[in-house]
Amino acid sequence: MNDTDMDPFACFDDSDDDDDDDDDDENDQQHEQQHQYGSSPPQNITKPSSITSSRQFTYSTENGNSTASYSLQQDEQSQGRRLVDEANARLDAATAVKDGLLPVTSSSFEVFDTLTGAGKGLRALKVFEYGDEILREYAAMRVPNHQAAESLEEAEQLHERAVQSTFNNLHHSTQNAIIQLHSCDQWMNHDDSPGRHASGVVTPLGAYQSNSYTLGDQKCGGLFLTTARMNHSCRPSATHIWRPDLQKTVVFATRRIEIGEEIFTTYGPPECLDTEGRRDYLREKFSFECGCEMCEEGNRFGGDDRMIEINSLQEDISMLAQTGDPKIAIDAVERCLSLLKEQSISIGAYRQPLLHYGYQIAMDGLKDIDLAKSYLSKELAVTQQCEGPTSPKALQIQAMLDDLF
Ligand SMILES: C[S@@+](CC[C@H](N)C(=O)[O-])C[C@H]1O[C@@H](n2cnc3c(N)ncnc32)[C@H](O)[C@@H]1O
Repeated sequence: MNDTDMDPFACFDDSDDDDDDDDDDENDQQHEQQHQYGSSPPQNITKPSSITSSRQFTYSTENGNSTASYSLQQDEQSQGRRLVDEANARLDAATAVKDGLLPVTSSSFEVFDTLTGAGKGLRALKVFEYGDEILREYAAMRVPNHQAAESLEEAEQLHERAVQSTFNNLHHSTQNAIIQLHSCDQWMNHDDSPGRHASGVVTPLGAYQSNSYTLGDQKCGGLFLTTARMNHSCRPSATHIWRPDLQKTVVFATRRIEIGEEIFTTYGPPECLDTEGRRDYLREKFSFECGCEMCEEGNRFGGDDRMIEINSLQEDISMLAQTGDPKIAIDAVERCLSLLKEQSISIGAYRQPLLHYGYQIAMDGLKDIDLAKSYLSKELAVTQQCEGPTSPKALQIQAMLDDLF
């Protein structure tokens, strides 16, 4: 993979997003998840042979307190003091790590070993309703996507160097968490050349290439340690979005998710394809054979026929919306929406454009303000559910809707 196709999720990113907006104004405190900074004792402290007293110290983070404790032998006061100093220095380093780089933990979901051959995944520990926020997290690593280079080879080298140097600057606990991630086989080190890890070891580049995704305006890629654990489904139960206003990626449920159910997002493709087309896309782009429920179903319940019809209607709608008969265009929008529903696909990236076409056709072609309002209201609801009620796009649609009243 090269830096243009390393992104499992890029196809559903909003390229209008402005990546530079730093304003984290949402109520993180109200959000129930916590960022843990390693609640186990500092790694390098050697335990005294006989333990006679114990101490505990606490360090604070923006999101809560994490506690680390260890024991000291009373007759080894000076050694103990040195150990305390060392431990505190390490904890300072840990708190110096930008807030939230380590995996997000929560009582609402967990990382688990799937039994489907897809490695680890994320599963729900509580019921999520459509539109519920599941998690939000900062990028553990952010790396520029584009660098000036004279050849593809040079671009790849520059990218590898950028990934490695970003990785080198991270706190060791974040580095450890990155190296635990899945890596596509092609990014595992199988050669023994100098400076390389032994065969089969996940490298920073491998972890980054296999798990990162584009942030908004495509200039930068980001690796999110918990979001990275979400497997793909062509009929996903969740969606993730980079929120430049929060500088976080946020995951929302796109339907009700039961306790114990795996939480799936989608890596693409951006258009509706039949099973073979989707599997080809995922194999070529992300090197895995999709084993999701919808691919396993194939055309058993007419899924492939539906997907092919949706695809051709989507193409028709964009043409009909410009110059065609608005009545035929609006019928095509409705047919498409109902096929998506029949196929149980609630992917916002498919539904939003259709609803927006509906709004445009109703406004410009049919001159029916009430119908236009109804499409725009539905687009607003989908946007709020897939991006959050205060997402820039949701606010923009809300403003358009206000103008219609
Ligand atoms: C971003 S990682 C997802 C988390 C990963 N399963 C893990 O163990 O950390 C993407 C990888 O998960 C696996 N995977 C994700 N969705 C899959 C699916 N629908 N079918 C088969 N494998 C899948 C593939 O190996 C893919 O390269």
